[in-house]
Amino acid sequence: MVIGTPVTTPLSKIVRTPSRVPGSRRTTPSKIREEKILVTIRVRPLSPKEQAAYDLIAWDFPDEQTIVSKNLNHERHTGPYSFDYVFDPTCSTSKVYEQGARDVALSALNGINATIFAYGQTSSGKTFTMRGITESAVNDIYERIKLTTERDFVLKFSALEIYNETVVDLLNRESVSLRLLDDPEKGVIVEKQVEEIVKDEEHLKTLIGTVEAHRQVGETALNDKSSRSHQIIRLTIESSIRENSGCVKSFLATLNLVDLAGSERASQTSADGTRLKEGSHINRSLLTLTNVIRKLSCSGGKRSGHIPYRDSKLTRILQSSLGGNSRTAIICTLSPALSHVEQSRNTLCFATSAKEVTTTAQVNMVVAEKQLLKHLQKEVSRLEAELRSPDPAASPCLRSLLIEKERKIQKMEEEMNELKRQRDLAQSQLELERRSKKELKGSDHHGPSRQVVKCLSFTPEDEEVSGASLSTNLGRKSLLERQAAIRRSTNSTNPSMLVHEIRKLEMRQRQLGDEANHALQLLHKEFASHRIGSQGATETIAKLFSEIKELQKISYIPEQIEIKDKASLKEEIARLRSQESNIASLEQKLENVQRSIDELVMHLPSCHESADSRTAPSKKKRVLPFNLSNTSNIPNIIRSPCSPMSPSSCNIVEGEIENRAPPECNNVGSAGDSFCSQLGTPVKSKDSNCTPGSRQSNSVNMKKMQTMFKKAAEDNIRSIKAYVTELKERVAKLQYQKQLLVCQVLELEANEAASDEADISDQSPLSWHLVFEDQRQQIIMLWHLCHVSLVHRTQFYMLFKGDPSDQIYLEVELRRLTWLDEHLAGLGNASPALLGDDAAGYVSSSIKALKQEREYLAKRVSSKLNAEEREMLYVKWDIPPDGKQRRRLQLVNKLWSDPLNMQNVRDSAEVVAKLVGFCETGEHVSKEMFQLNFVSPSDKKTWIGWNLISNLLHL
Ligand SMILES: Nc1ncnc2c1ncn2[C@@H]1O[C@H](COP(=O)(O)OP(=O)(O)OP(=O)(O)O)[C@@H](O)[C@H]1O
Repeated sequence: MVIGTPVTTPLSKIVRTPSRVPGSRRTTPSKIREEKILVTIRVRPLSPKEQAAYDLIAWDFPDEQTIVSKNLNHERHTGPYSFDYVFDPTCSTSKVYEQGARDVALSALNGINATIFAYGQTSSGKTFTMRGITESAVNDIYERIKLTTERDFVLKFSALEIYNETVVDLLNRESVSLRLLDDPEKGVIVEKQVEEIVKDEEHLKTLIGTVEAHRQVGETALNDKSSRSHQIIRLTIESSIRENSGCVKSFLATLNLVDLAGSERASQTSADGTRLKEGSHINRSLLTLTNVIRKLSCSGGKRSGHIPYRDSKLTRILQSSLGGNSRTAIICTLSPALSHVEQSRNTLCFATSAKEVTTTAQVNMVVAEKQLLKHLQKEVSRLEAELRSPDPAASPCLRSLLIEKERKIQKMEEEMNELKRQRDLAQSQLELERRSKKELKGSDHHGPSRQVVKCLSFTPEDEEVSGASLSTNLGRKSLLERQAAIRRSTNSTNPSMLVHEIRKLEMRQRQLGDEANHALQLLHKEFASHRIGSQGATETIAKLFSEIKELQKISYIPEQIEIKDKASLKEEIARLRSQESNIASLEQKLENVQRSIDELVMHLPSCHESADSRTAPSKKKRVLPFNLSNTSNIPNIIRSPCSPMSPSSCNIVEGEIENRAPPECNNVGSAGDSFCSQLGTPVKSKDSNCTPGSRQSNSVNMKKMQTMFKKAAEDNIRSIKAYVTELKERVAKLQYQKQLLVCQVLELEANEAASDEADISDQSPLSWHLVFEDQRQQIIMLWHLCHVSLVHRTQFYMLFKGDPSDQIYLEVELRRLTWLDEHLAGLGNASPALLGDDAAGYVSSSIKALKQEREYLAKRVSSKLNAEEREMLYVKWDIPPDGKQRRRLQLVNKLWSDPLNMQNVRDSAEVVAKLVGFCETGEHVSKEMFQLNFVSPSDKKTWIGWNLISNLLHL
């Protein structure tokens, strides 16, 4: 029964990547395939010692998959055991390799991790077998590498041994004990293990020889050269498609070749001291391995329950090989001797468990970032060079395509001429025929010879030839032959047949003409499909460039703006505003261009190459073809006059813009120019330098053209976008400058007003006084309308009495009150967002605050004024004696109640000043407080209205 069937699925279907290597990134695994461990049994011949001891062979091999114990000495019968293969003592190691290891070993070349190990009691032939397997695998691998010319391979070699539960680097004997680390990505890794890049097959064999020599070997009773450690040779194989292919994916896998130390019985090995200690370590780790295998086999491939990988270093290191991402082959070696039958039974039990263990092999496909980057850089520079180069040979595909088409057209024209000539000839022959017929005067006419008829008839094959393609060589040949035949048969022809044939010839001529026209149309179409799309975009971009140029002119602004006068400043501001709209329209135009480019791109047939180059270069920081910080470089947005956008670009370059491209590019009629025109129209250029060898298939040419068009368009769009971004930044700066200018204008206005007024006051105190009276009158009225605090009114009124230095205070107060009055008037319609909740309630709160202030002042009437003073005031203010409180309130309510009555104003200020305790000299108040702060912080309650005003004024 065959159980551990090797994976035979094509690698492309297996899929990928569990482990990760530095400098590479993984692709997503799409499929994981499970397979059982390949388990084979190898029985060595009886050793000389065993033979000498007349030991017997205890096993039979009924077939290639079965082993069964012989019923010798009536011992317990064992078996039969079935495995993938059972190799009897006569089998060579190469057969063991072919059947039991080859497939697994070579998996590593295709990105699948592989492990081959030998398990068995001491002296059973593990090392003997593994040496042979390793040698065969190395030969096979290199043979395969030689045959796989399309891929590049990199092999790395490392080796370790686990001796007395210590991990030792066999490539670096100085390392004492290496630590095992758990890596979330890579699984268990050996810290600081040396890995050497293999130069060639010989180097690899040398390395293997070196580690064999370094391995711990000792003599035991059963084996002169008994391996005292588990040895793991690891070959890491990375392969990628050769550089030029553009493929950046690599296979990455490891091949582990494991030669375990053998289980041994101290009684049999007669071990003591060091050997005994070694033996116990070996046995313990092998026991763990057995447990792991048993548990894995019991779980039926499902990794449920605890698997004691961590119980030994061997099982930790082999973890992925025993139940993870690996194809695994175990060769269990047996001594055939009857004396070792129990040990052999144990080995067969182990093998039986092992064949139930399932691993999950995957193809490890990695994308090497370095390789990817290198490839992309190469591709980018190639495309850039292709776009920039003025050398006609830089675009061989396009030119060869054009030349080929031209040649075909020429050929068809020649054929048409030839046909015309033939027709004329046939007509003249017909004429001759008629004349000779007349001469015969009605004598018997002879029909055309069969030969002529045959020659003038179009066979179906001819029709096929003529209609099948643009190449009409064969059709033309047959016509020439017919023409010759006509000439040969001039003596006896049937005129009606000739006429018929001439008609046919004419029809064919027309057909060829149509074909020629069709070919021309196709050619035009082919280019037009690109030209129209790209030209449209190009023209749009060119238009955009000229607009940018215009904008550049108008958006010029000096670093320092010179302020000459108010008018020039205002002009400056207006100009800045107009630039804003220019920028907005430029952005809009850019969007349009982007759309048309996108449309162009959409209409191009898909092309992997272009798709790759489209996505990939995004990683690469592209150097813009102009310096954003320097507006003088704007014209260099256009990359090259020879780019595929060039019909328009060339014009711009020629007409307006000095290009940074090499000077020969700008030469009218140069190769680059010719290239431009070839792209624009399918002209019959005679000066093409294209070599015949540079011709490629049309589809490739078209792809290249598409890639070039698209790339050039994208580059230009990118450049424009970057430039517009820069313009936006500049506009933002200009906005800032504009704000500054506005401030300066205001300041200028204020200064002008101040100087005017100063002039007035200087020159005419009377005029200032009139202005003062007028402003004060306005202020008083506004206080009244805005329900401003009485104390504030009083303070202000008493402080500013018409001194020229009061002018600014009056100005500010008037502006604030005017603003407030205007906003309060429109309060009902004002949006809450503008005024806020506080502002919305301002009127009512101001009225309320004013009422509270009057109550406060009323209270102070008793405390601040004596009875006599109060009585005088009541009389003066016409307050009837109705009661104390009412009279006080009545008095206070009359204060500041009539803004038009200056007497009332004066008297009110006098009374409030008395009540709050300040005098006209401004004892408790300074003028400065009226400049910005109307509120005394210590008296917030009283000044609540002005707090609100202040807040409103700051909105
Ligand atoms: N198939 C075989 N044909 C001929 N000789 C063999 C074969 N297998 C093993 N031998 C011989 O048997 C002896 C023991 O083999 P080997 O050292 O490979 O055993 P081992 O299992 O590695 O032992 P240990 O576990 O002690 O290292 C060696 O002398 C080897 O040459």
